[in-house]
Amino acid sequence: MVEANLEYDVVVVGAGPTGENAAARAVAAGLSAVVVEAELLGGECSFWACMPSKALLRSGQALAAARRVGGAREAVRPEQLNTRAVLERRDAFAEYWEDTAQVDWAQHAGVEVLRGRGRVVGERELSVSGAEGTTRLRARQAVVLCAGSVSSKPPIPGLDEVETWSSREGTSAQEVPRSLAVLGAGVVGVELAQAWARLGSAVTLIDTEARPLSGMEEFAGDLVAEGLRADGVTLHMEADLRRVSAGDAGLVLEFADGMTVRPQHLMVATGRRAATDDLGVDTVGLEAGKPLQVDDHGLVRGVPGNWLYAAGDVTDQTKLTHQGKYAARIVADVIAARANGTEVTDAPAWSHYTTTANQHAVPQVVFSDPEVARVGRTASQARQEGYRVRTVELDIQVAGAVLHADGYRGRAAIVVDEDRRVLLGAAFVGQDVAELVHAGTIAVTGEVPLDRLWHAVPVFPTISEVWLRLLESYGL
Ligand SMILES: Cc1cc2nc3c(=O)[nH]c(=O)nc-3n(C[C@H](O)[C@H](O)[C@H](O)COP(=O)(O)OP(=O)(O)OC[C@H]3O[C@@H](n4cnc5c(N)ncnc54)[C@H](O)[C@@H]3O)c2cc1C
Ligand SMILES: NC(=O)c1ccc[n+]([C@@H]2O[C@H](COP(=O)([O-])OP(=O)(O)OC[C@H]3O[C@@H](n4cnc5c(N)ncnc54)[C@H](O)[C@@H]3O)[C@@H](O)[C@H]2O)c1
Repeated sequence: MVEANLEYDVVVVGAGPTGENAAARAVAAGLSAVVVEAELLGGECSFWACMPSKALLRSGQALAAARRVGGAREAVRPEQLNTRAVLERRDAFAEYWEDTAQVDWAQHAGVEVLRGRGRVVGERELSVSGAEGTTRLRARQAVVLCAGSVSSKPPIPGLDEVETWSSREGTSAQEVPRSLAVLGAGVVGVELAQAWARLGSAVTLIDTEARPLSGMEEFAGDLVAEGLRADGVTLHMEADLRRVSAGDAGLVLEFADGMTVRPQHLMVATGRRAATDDLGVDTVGLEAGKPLQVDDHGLVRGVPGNWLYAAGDVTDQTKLTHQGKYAARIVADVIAARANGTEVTDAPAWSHYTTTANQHAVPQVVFSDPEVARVGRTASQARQEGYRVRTVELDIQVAGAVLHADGYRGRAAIVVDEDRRVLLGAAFVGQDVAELVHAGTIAVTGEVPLDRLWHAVPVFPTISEVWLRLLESYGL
């Protein structure tokens, strides 16, 4: 049992994937560390985001994959998902919303756990209010804020007055809604629209943009839209939702073009914002409610003294579990180095003390069907940043793909920095392309020259042969 007025080398606020990793790595480096958690150890990712959403999607993907292969197709009887079994499998992956296993893990890793809501109250000082009162914590070396993010709602008339789903309900619902409107066709909206549609819900996916996944390559949005429509999802793009109100058996959504949608539930998936409203950052001169700006070492900008760090969704960096964990590892290494008297301020890009990949080589997979797997910059991002780029884009039509699924449809692209002849980005869309992206991540991170990449021979007959086609089309 942790008692009042305690001192640790490192105090971590938030035990999502990011906070857990920061604390465990600090302990592995010989420091003492405590994680403060207001809800469940494992955070959003384990209980209401990555894990349950992927579990909801996976059974439908397996079924669709079997249907696309002659011989297997005929063996799939009945052709519908078993809803109860899918939801039970999801419940198991969400650990029945209990964090016992994560608490055991923390204890084995030597990380202390303190339940309660942590707030910064001054330099290296925190207060934690929990069920058993208030605890004051002091960090000898550093405080790491890993408080994550919360879903945000756009200012649409009526939206605050009705009951809506966020991704929490969208990942944990125990019944399939008769009908579901999903506001926002970003990653959350696309994945959960498809998951619930495949479980039998009548889904309408709504976005202000022209296609889903608007920040990604256009062909990604187009192919994903095709996949969603094939599953019966109604897409309402370039939509202007003017008003939301309660109806007889659900909600009424009124659009500027005169369209009305009456879903049983509405899930708002229009983005997430850093959870800094109630974190006490204003006590050290920062603005509450804003993402924490961090430098390449994870140090929070604007706070002197090299003691306040942040990583993950609470920062101004990419909101992805793997990137948050990466930043956490680096933050812990920086804190351990500074504790040992090693200064890291001048550590170069790609050093152990620098989160360089967060700027140059972020991989992401949208676990829809088709999947989108991409890394690094899109062509337009690269151009905006001043690179002289050339892109190659083609359909995935290799032996490995057509063996994988009858009538395989997919597309791939690379973005080449013409001055250095290295990859700035790569993107793949199609069934089962998720595992292709790590090759791209290695090529982008390693800045592997195209002339050397030419010697990385893809196995025949795998989908990876698309790499060869891309390089040939580039002119090698
Ligand atoms: C539906 C959905 C699906 C997703 N799928 C993926 C995916 O497949 N892959 C992927 O990479 N990313 C995915 N993401 C994004 C991913 O969930 C986040 O990037 C990740 O959870 C961030 O980890 P984190 O540790 O920074 O924050 P979180 O996981 O949000 O954890 C923060 C923790 O801090 C705690 N906390 C907050 N404030 C305090 C406080 N004051 N005191 C104590 N504790 C506090 C919270 O209770 C929480 O447990 C998904 C997101 C959503 C919404
Ligand atoms: N597989 C994954 O990697 C994964 C899965 C889910 C979430 N995530 C992460 O979670 C974060 C949040 O995802 P998200 O999908 O909520 O946010 P997002 O920013 O990716 O997408 C939000 C979408 O909502 C739309 N939108 C905004 N206002 C709107 C309005 N008034 N009406 C209609 N549409 C509107 C935007 O155009 C956009 O398409 C992302 O940063 C993502 O990286 C990752």
